[in-house]
Amino acid sequence: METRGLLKNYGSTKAVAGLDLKVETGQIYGFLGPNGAGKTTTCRILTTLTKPTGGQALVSGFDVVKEPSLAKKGMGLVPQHLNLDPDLTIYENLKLHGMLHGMAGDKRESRIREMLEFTDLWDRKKELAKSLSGGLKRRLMIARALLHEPRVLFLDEPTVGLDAHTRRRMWELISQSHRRGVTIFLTTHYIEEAESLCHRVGIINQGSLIAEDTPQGFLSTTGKVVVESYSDTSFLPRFFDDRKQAAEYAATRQEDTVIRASNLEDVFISLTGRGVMEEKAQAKEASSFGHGGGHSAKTAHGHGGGK
Ligand SMILES: Nc1ncnc2c1ncn2[C@@H]1O[C@H](COP(=O)(O)OP(=O)(O)OP(=O)(O)O)[C@@H](O)[C@H]1O
Repeated sequence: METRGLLKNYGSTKAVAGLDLKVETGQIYGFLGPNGAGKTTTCRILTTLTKPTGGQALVSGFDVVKEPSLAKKGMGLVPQHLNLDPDLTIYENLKLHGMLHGMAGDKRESRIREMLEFTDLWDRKKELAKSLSGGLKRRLMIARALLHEPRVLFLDEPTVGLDAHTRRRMWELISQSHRRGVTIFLTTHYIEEAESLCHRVGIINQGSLIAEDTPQGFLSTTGKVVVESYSDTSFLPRFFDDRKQAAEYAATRQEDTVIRASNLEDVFISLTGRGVMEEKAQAKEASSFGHGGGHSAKTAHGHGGGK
C-alpha cells in the first residue's frame, strides 16, 4: 500500500498535507497521531470512502481513485464508528456482507462459520447486533471485515472507548488476523496499542508524516530511559540511553524525579514538544465530538536533555 503526495483539503483545513507512505505486505503498520491529525481522513481515502484533493494512493497495487472496485475487493475495513445493522442478528450481518461481496452460498456459509468461530461469536450468532456490548460489536465488525478474505485490513481506532481487558482481546484478534496473512493498517492514538501490535509506526501530525520507524527504533533514537523532574512550575522530561546516565542526572536535581522506560508518547513529545493525549484533550475542548481515552494529559513545558 502506498501514497504519494496525498492531499485532502476541507475548505482551508489541510486534513492530509502531502502524505508519502509505504506499507509493506505482511506488516502491521500503526498510524499514530493526536486527535485531528488526519488519520481517519487518510484511512477513508485508502478505503475509497473519501476522494483526495490531490496525490495518489494505491492499495494492493490498485489506484483507489481510478480503480476503486478492484482496490476495494482486496480490503476490509473496521471503521471508527459502529456501522452494523442493529436490527439484524450477528449471522445476518455477516450474510448480508457476504452477499454484497458476491460470495457464493456454500463458500459464504463456511466462511461465516469460520469467522464467527475465529471471533468467538458462533454460539451467539442468533443475537441481534443492537443487543451486543461494545466489545462484541467490535469483534463482529472484525469478523465482517475479514469475511470476504481481504489481503489488507484497515482498522480506524479499533479500541476507542473499550475497557483495558476488551482492548487486549481486540489486540489478540488483530495479531491473529495478521498471522493468517493479512496486512494491517491501524490508526490509533493509544501509545501501548502501537507498541504492542505494530511492526512499523508512522507518526502523523497536522496531516503530515513527521517520523516513521519500528517502535524499538523510535525508542533507541529518542532515548530508552526518561527522567521526569517535577517542580512547582515545570515538568521536564529528559531522555537518556540507559538507566545509569539517567540516575546520574536525577541525582543532580533538587526536585522530585521519576526514572522510567520511555514510550512512544515520549517520542511524540520529543518530536512535537507536546503529547498525543494532550493534543487530544485540547481538540476535545475545541470540539464537542471528541471520544473517550483512557489517559490523563501530560503537560510538557520543555524537554531534551540527554537526548
Ligand atoms: N468532513 C469533514 N469536513 C470538514 N473538516 C473535516 C472533515 N473530516 C475531517 N475534517 C478535519 O480534518 C482534520 C483531520 O481530521 P481526521 O478526522 O482525519 O483526524 P484524526 O487524526 O482521525 O482524528 P480523530 O482522532 O479525531 O479521529 C481535522 O481538522 C478535522 O476537523
